[in-house]
Amino acid sequence: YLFKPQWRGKANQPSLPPGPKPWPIVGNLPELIKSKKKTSVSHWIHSFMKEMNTEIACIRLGNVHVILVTCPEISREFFKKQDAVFASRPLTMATDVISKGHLSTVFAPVGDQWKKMKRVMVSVEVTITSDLAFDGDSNTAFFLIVVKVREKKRSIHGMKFGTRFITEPRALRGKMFEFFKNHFSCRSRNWWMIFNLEFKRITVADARKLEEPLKTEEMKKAIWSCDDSKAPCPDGDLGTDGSFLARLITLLGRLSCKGLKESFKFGTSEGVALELEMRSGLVNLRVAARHYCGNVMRKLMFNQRYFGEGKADGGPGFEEEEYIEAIFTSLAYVYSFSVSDYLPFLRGLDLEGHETIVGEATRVLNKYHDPIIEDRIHKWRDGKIDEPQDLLDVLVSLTNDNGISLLSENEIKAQICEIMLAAVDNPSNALEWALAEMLNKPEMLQKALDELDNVVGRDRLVQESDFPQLNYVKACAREAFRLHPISPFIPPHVSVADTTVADYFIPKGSYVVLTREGLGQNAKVWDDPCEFKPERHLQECNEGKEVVLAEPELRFLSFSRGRRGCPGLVLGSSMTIMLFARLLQGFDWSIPSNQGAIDLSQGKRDSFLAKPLLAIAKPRLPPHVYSFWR
Ligand code: HEM
Repeated sequence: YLFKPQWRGKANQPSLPPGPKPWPIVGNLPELIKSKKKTSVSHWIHSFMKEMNTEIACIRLGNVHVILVTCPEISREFFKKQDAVFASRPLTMATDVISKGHLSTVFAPVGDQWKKMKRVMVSVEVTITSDLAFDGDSNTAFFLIVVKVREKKRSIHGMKFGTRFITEPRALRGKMFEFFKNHFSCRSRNWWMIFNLEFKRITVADARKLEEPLKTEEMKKAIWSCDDSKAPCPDGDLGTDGSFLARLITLLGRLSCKGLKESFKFGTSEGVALELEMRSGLVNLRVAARHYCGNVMRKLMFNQRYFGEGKADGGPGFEEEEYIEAIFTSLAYVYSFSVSDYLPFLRGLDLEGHETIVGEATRVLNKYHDPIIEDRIHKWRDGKIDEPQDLLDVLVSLTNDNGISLLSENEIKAQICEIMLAAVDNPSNALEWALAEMLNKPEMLQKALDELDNVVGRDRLVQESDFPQLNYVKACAREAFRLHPISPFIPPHVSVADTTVADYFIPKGSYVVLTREGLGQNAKVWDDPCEFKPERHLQECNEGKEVVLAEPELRFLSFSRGRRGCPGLVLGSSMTIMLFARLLQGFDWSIPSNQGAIDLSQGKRDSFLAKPLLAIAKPRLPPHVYSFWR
């Protein structure tokens, strides 16, 4: 049974897509193993597809047909026209370990569990936005984070949201409530939650320096633009527009002195690393970007930016380093063509060592997450917390119609682990590659800086409301996603029925893998596909559209689309753009003097720059702008 191919071919049936001839029983596993030893699976796949001059191919691994696609039209046939057929995921050793038996969203096969978790993901938050509130009596200002929580449908698994206002000090709660009532009109189906994540009392004078023309009208626009008209998630269609944890990054960046300082602290517990780096001038952008993303996600999830105390020199401490390393190790092995996933009887023998590596990385992540999660669940049960302070609280406090917790402890743990894995890699990798490319092309760097100076000026920091006008900066980030995707493939989709695509037969149970490299560098779609040319994305903007990082036409792969599309589109975009724009705006970047140019070689076994990007940073804004960072 194990060796029996699922498809044997019938008369008059279209053929399978072309591909290397499979061996009996093991299929193309020998070639796969050889490619892993020599270069990489991605290199082997793209080489034979090039040799065969095909944009769709089929390899057989054990009894599984793996369909590989490098063509946008064919990709759309899979993920748009026949999206429902290809909405499942494979069950692998790594996904099983990481997601505690496929309890979370990305890793769950199609079915009730996936629907439940995806709905939580797209329903929990729609908009996070912010404003200043002034208290005339005490002449103080408060930065507020407002999280708009919306129930997409009253009946979605019985989730209930309430309105909670939290301010500091509590005596001002009523005042804040008035403030919001005056500023925002709420419709009956919307509720507001104000998190106290970033409440900070500062002087009005300082507040005004940070204030931007984001008041009333523009603010309302930003809020309502995410409203019902765009809401996805009618039955059966869990689209991508729903923006899971929207608009986070600006808030963490712009709302408070602490927020600014910590967001840009380059991985320190005390916020001194930036100063150190500025003094020495040399910044390891890989470390900075990865830790920045990690900090943002920890703050959002656990209301704490760091694990551990940090190093004496201000750098990220052992705990933060261990944590980020565990994230990247898990990601490297999660869908890594492990042989035992195709010959399941080998599972347990751990011939490739993957089980040990993934098990250890997951143990590290759980070591940091679990005590916080367990403690929080107890506090909710004991009534010690009754108002959500962060996303963990939101997940813990969701209830069904009977008032019983919607998510089990294991579901919460698995989902949190997954969110942390999903959010750190893409933005940090895009930043590193984009800046590396631009350092070698100073005219591009200058163009981005000119745009930032024109749109934002030098007297304040970039804010999220500037994003619509920063088309060149966004085009650079978008180009990094096209040319330098974090991984060669997207997570496999599994077909739930026999079907035909592009005139080829695709048997039930096939794994469909769109290749990010193949799509992004398809010469039929892109001129000079291997060149970093942000201008290519400005055409749409000349037609009056804004440059965005999403690519629903699948001409390259950023957030994918359809039922399995990324629910973190808005948050992921905001994190990427804000990190990139503020690093560009805040510093003059240059290549270290001992290097003629940045070495743009890609790692042999992964898609990162072969060597972490080191560059010299010099502050380029007036000192008072940076004073908020300290
Ligand atoms: C720049 C940042 C990001 C990029 C480029 C990105 C990209 C992707 C891609 C390519 C997929 C797979 C889509 C498919 O299988 O067709 C995906 C899925 C997913 N992403 Fe993201 N992502 C980003 C950020 C985030 C963030 C911040 C979160 C959560 C907070 C998130 C949560 C998820 C989840 C839960 C899925 C699984 C959806 C499903 O299987 O139903 N992502 N993402």
